[in-house]
Amino acid sequence: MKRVTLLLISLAVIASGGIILAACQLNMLSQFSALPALVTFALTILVAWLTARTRAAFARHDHLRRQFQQQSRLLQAVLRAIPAPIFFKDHRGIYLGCNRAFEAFIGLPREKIIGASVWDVAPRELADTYHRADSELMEQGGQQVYETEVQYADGSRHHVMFHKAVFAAADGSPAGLVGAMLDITDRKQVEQEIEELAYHDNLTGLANRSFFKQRLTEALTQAAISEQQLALLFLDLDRFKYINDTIGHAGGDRLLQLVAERLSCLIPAGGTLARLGGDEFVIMLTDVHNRNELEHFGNTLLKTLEKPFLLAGKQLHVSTSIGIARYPADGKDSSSLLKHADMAMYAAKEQGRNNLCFYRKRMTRQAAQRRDMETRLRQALDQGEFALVYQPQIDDRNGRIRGVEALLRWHHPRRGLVYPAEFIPIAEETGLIRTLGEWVLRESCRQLRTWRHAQLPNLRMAVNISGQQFKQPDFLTVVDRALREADFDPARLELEMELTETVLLHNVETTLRNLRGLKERGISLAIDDFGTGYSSLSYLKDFPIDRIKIDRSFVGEISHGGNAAAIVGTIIAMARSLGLAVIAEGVETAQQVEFLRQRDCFDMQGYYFARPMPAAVLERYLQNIQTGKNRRSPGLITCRAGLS
Ligand SMILES: Nc1nc2c(ncn2[C@@H]2O[C@@H]3COP(=O)(O)O[C@H]4[C@@H](O)[C@H](n5cnc6c(=O)[nH]c(N)nc65)O[C@@H]4COP(=O)(O)O[C@H]3[C@H]2O)c(=O)[nH]1
Repeated sequence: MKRVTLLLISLAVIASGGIILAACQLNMLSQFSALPALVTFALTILVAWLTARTRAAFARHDHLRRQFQQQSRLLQAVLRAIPAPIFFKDHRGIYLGCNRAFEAFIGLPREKIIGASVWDVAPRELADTYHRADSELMEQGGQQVYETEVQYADGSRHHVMFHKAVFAAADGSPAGLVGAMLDITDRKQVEQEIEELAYHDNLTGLANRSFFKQRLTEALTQAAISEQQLALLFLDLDRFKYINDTIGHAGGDRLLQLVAERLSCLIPAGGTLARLGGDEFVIMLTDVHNRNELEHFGNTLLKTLEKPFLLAGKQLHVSTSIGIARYPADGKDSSSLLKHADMAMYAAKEQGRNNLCFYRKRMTRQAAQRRDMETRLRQALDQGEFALVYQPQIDDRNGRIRGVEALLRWHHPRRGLVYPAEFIPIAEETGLIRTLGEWVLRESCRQLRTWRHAQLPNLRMAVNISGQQFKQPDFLTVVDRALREADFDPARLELEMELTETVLLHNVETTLRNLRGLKERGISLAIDDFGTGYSSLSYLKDFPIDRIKIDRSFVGEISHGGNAAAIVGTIIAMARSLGLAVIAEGVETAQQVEFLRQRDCFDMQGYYFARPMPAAVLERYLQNIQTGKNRRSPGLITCRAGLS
C-alpha cells in the first residue's frame, strides 16, 4: 500500500513537471521497497518519457495558444484593412463580429453590433429583407450573391453586391454566416452610362433608334394581344441642312435639343419619343382610336414647332414634315411601320413641307420607282440616254434670239421622257450630278461650236450648274476642259446657278475662288429662280453676278393680283439700280409680256415664245430666221411639247 502511494506521488510529481525530483523519489522508492532494480529502472524510464511528452504537450499547447492569438490578431488586422464591410453572424442571425467598414455602414461601434440582431441595426423593412435572405442561405447552405442598393449611415446611397457564405461548426452543422458587401456603385454608373449610350441619343437624351425599335416591338406585341391600334409619326425638320449650314453645327445641335424639349412636352402617357438621327424624330402612340385624333395630334406638333426658336438671341423659324403610319393597317412589324411612316413623311415634303401625310400603298410603289431610278440613273449616262434641249431667250425689242438655255432630258428606256425635276434631286443626293453636270457643260459647248461651224447666228448658251458642282474644288478645271475641247469663246457662256445661301455659305472660300475664276475667264453668271428660296440681296453686291432670272412662279402670277406683280416690279427696279441684267422666265401670255415691257424688262424666256427644243429643231428655226422666214412674231417660234 505504501509503495503504491509512493508510486502515485511520483507520477503526480512527474506530471507536474519535476523530472529530477521524480527521479529522486523513484530512487527513494527503490530504496525502501523490495522492487527489483530493473523494475525501478524501467519505471524511471517510463516516468521520464511520460514527463517529456507531457512537457511537450504543454509546450505545444502554449505554442498553439500563441499561434492562435497571433492569427486572430492578423485576421483582425486584415478585416480592418479591407475597405468592404464584412460581418459574421451565428445561425440565429446574431452578429458575432464585423470590420470597421461595416461599423461605418451601420453607423455603430463594433461593441454595439456584436450581440445585436439585424433588426437592432437596420430599419425594419430592410432588416426583414436581410433576414429573409439570411434564412434562405442558412437553409440551403453554400453561398449567396446578390446586388442591391443600400443607404449608409452617413446618408450616401451605394450599389453593393452581397457575397454571403455559411460556415460550419465542428460537427459540420451550419453555425452561422459570413458576409461581405462589395461597393459596385462605380461599375453600375459605367454600366448605366453604357446603357445610356446604347439606348439613348446623347445630344437630346431621347431614346435612340435601337431602343425605340425595342419599345415598338414590345408595344406591337401588346397591341396584338389587346387588339389595339398604334401609330407612328415620323418627323423631319424642313431644310435642316440649310439651317445647319447657316447657323453652324453647334447652333444646329442646340436647335435639335430645343425641338426635343418641345416635343417631349406633348407626348401623352404610353407614348414614346425618339431621335433616329440627324433631324429625324419619331413618336409612337399607343391605344389610338381614329385618324382624326392622329391628325389633330400631328397638327398640334406642327404648330408647336412653327413657333420661333430663340437661338443665340435670334429668332429662328423652322417647319416640319410629318408622315404617319398605323398599326395594323399600314404594317404589322416595327420595320415596315417605320419605313411606311418615313415614306409618308417624304410625301408630306413633296406636298410643300410643313405638312402631315398619312401612309398610302402607292407610296411604296413610288419609293420603289425612285430606287429604280437611282440605279438606272447610274447607267443612263453610259447608255447615252441623256440629251439636251434648248429653249430660246428672246430680246423682245427686236424679237431676236439672244441665247438659249440648255435643259437636260432623260430618255428612259421604259418610261420615256423624264424631266429634270424628277431626276436632278436624285442625281444631287447620289453625287452623280458632278459627272452629269460635266457632261451637260461639255455637250452644250460642243453644240455651240457645231452651230458656229454651221454659220448660224451667234448665241449665248446658258447652262444650269448645281450647287454641288459649284462647291467642287476642281470645278474650274472641269469648265476649262469643256471650253478647250469645244474651242469655245467663254464670253458666250453663261452659267446659271441657283445661288442659295446654302451654296454660298458652304465652303465660302471655294465658292468665291470659283466665282472669281469664272469671271477671269470672261464667263458671265446668272442667279436662277431669283426671289424663291433663300437668295438674298447681299449676294448681288458681294458676288460678281451679271444677271438675275425672275422665277417663273412670280411671272406666272403677274396677272392674278396678289404680291407677284409687285415682287416682279421690285426685282426689275433693283436689278437696274445695281447695274445687273434681268430676264423673266416662264413667260406664257401676252399680258405678262406687256407687263414686263412696261417695266423695261425685254429679255424673256417662256412658252409664249418657244418651248425647249432639240438642237436639230432649233437649227431649222435659226436658219429660217436667217432666211427671213421667222421675222414676224417671236410667238411663232413653237415646238411641240413632245419634243421638249
Ligand atoms: N410652266 C412653264 N415652264 C417653262 C416655261 N418656259 C420654260 N419653262 C421650264 O422652266 C424651266 C426653266 O429652267 P430652270 O428654271 O433653269 O429650272 C431647271 C433647272 O433648275 C433644272 N435643270 C434643267 N436642266 C439642268 C441641267 O442640265 N443641270 C442642272 N443642274 N439642272 C438642270 O431643272 C429645272 C427644270 O427644268 P425643265 O423641266 O427643263 O423646265 C425648264 C423649262 O422647260 C413656261 O413658259 N412655262
